[in-house]
Amino acid sequence: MEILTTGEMEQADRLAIAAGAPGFALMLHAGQAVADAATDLAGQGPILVAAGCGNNGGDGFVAATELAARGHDVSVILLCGRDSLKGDAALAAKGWKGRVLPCDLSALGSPALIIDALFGAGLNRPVTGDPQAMIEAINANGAPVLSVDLPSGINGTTGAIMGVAVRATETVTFFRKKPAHLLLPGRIHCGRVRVADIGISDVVLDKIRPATFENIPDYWQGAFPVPRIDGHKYARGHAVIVSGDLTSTGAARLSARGALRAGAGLVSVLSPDDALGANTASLTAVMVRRMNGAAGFAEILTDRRLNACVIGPGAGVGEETRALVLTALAAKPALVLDADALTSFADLPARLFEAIKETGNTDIILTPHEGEFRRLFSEMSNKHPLRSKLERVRAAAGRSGAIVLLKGPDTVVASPDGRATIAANAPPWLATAGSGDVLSGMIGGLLAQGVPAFDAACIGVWMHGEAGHEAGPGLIAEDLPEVLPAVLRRLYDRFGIDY
Ligand SMILES: NC(=O)C1=CN([C@@H]2O[C@H](COP(=O)(O)OP(=O)(O)OC[C@H]3O[C@@H](n4cnc5c(N)ncnc54)[C@H](OP(=O)(O)O)[C@@H]3O)[C@@H](O)[C@H]2O)[C@H](O)CC1
Ligand SMILES: [K+]
Repeated sequence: MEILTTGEMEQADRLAIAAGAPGFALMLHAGQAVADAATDLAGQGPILVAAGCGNNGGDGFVAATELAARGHDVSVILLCGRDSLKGDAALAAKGWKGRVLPCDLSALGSPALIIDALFGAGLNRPVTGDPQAMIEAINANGAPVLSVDLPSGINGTTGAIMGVAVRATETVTFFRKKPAHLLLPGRIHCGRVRVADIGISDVVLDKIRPATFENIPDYWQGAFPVPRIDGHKYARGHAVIVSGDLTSTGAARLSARGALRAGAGLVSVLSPDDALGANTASLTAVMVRRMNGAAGFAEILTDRRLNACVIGPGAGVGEETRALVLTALAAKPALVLDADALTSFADLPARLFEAIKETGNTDIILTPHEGEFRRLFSEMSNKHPLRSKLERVRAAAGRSGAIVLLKGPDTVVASPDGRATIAANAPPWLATAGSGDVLSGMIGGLLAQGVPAFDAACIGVWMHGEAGHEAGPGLIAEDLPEVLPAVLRRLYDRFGIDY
C-alpha cells in the first residue's frame, strides 16, 4: 500500500477536486469517517471535539454535527474565534448548531471521548502557547482520544513531535497512510490507525507516482520465492556466510540457519582455520568450508554457483574484513553487508561506496542498525533533527549505490532508485542479541533464490518481524529460524499457494 507525504496528499486532494469531487464533499466524508470511529469508541457517553482553525478543525465540526444528529451529547472547543475560520472549515462550522466553547482548559471536563481536530497536515512549526496547553490538557485528561488525520503536534511527513503532541487511542486518516503513521515517534502517538475512503479515486496515484510503501506482503507478493515442484536444491541457490575467528563464530551460524530456513537450497559457513572445529561441531544441514583470508575467499567465489554471500556477523572490525568485503564486491555475488563489515569502513566510507558503484552489481544490501548507520553515513545522520528516518535512508542509498536497510521498530528499506518501504510489524522483544545476524542470513537466503535485492530486503524484514510475533515474548535469536516454517505456512495460505 502506498504511503503519501503531506505534500503528496495535498496533490491527491487537488487532483480529486479537479476531477469533479468538491473539496467540501471530501471534508464531509472525512468528518463522517471520524464520527463512525467516535461512535465505536465513545459508546453513549459525552464527546468533546477540540477544533483548530484550519481544515482539520473543519473535519472536527462535520464529525460534531454528525454525532449530534446521531443523538450524542457533543461539545466543541475552538482554538480561535469562529469568525476567523475560512473556506471549507467556515462552511463546516456553519453546519454546527451547538455552542462553541472558548479555548479554556477547564471546559474540557470529563468526556467519554475527546476528538482531537487541532492540527493535521497543515502543522508547519513547533506548537507553543494556547495550542500547547490544550494538547497537554488533552493528554492529562484521561479520556480516550480519537485524532483526526494525525495526532496534533506530529509532523505527518517525518513522524517527529513538533514540541508537544497528542497521544491518541486511535487515529483516522484519509485515503492513504502518511509516513508519520508508521515512523516513530509518530506511530506511538497514533494508537490504532484507521484509513478511511473519502471519495478520492486511486487513479490520482498514476499522476502522483508515490515511491514509499508500507512493507506488507501485498507489496512484494510477486517477488516471493516459491519452490517449484520440478526444482531441486541447486535451483534454490547456494548462500555462503563468512565466519569470524574462534572467538566469534556464533553470529555466522545464526545467520546461516536463517538463510537455510528462508529457503536457500544450500548454505555454507566459510570458516577460518582456527574456527573449523567450533563450526563443524555445531552445524549439520549447514556445510562448513575452510577459508584462508581474502585470497582463499576469492578462490571460493570463482564458483558461480555460490550466488549469495553474507559478510559481517562476528567478522571483526579492521583491514581483514575490509579485504573480504572488497573481494566479495569484485566477485559480484548478491551480497549482504552487515555489522562488522559496515563498521570496518566507518573511517573510509567513500572507499566502500566507490567499490559498490564500480561493480555495477545492483544486488547489494547494507543492513546497519542506528549506531552502524551513524558511523558509516555520518554526514546524513542526526545533524538535522527534523530529517526523517525515511529521508536519511533514501539519502544513504543514493550515496552508497546499495540498498540500505536501517533496522529498528520502524525498519526502512530504501533503494538508490528512490523506492522505499517502512515496516511496522516488529515486536519490541525482537531487539535482542543475534536477531540482526538471523535477519542478514534470511535476506542472504532469499537472494540465493534469485529474489531481487530490494524485494529480498523487504521480505526478510517482514518475515523477521512476523517470526518475532510467532516466537513471542522471551524470544532469543535462536528461536527465529525455528519459527520461520510457521510464518511461511501462513504466507502460503495468504497467497493461496498449494503445499
Ligand atoms: N487532504 C485532504 O484530502 C483532505 C484534508 N482534510 C483535512 O484538512 C487537514 C489539513 O488542513 P489545513 O487547513 O491544511 O491544515 P491544519 O488544519 O492542519 O492546520 C491549520 C493551520 O494551522 C496553522 N498552524 C500550523 N502549525 C501551527 C502551530 N504550530 N501553531 C499554531 N498554528 C499552526 C497553519 O496556518 P498559519 O497561517 O498559521 O501558518 C495551518 O494552515 C487534513 O489534516 C485533514 O484533516 C479535509 O477535510 C478532507 C480532505
Ligand atoms: K489532529
